[in-house]
Amino acid sequence: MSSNEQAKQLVGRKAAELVKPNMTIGIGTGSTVYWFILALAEKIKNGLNCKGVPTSIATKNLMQQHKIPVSELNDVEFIDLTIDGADEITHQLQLIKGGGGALLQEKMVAANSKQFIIIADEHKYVSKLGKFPLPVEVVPYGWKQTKHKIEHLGCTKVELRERDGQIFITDHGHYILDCYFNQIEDPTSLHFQLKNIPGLVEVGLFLGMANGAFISYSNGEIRYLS
Ligand SMILES: O=C[C@H](O)[C@H](O)[C@H](O)COP(=O)(O)O
Repeated sequence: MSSNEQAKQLVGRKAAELVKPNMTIGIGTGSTVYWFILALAEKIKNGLNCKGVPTSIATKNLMQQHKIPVSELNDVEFIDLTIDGADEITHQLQLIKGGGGALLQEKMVAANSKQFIIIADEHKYVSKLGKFPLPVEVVPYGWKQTKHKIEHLGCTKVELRERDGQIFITDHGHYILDCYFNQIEDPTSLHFQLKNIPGLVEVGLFLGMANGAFISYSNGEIRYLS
């Protein structure tokens, strides 16, 4: 296993320590959360009682595979704690998410959680957001017009996401536009402007949502940001 993968595993295990009996847990998506799912499955196997609300079909499948009880957002009153990864995170806990295309459901689950904690390796920790292209989820109808409107907000490039030569379709039937800003000087203002575009469903900027973050380093160290 590479040292980066070990860093992801460490932080996934660390997050599983936060799960207490009878909690409802929001479960994020991606290669870092994968390790959290394994650690949580181990705790459940050893007798812990809890249930999880998945943030994607991929996560739901993994949960079922590892015998973690699944609930849907509509079936719970609230979520005690959500653990999720990020593509970029700043010291102010501003995030870019959606590299895996799950941003819409991830944001809805996070918004209904009492606590939202991020797990990430050191490569995700940045001083300013924007080097990672910002994922934006859009309605397929008229997506080219939506793309033009985003380009007017100062992007150097906007790309329709594809996978294996086909347009990538999200779990909710939408497209993803990856927006290259290079550096996002004012994430709050950009978020507001993007959310005003008709046809745009959700933005991969998560601002003022995370309560804390575990950042893991390849030397085995874990730092907590809050
Ligand atoms: O849509 C995907 C999510 O926002 C992921 O949490 C994010 O892309 C980070 O994933 P990973 O842990 O695989 O880098």
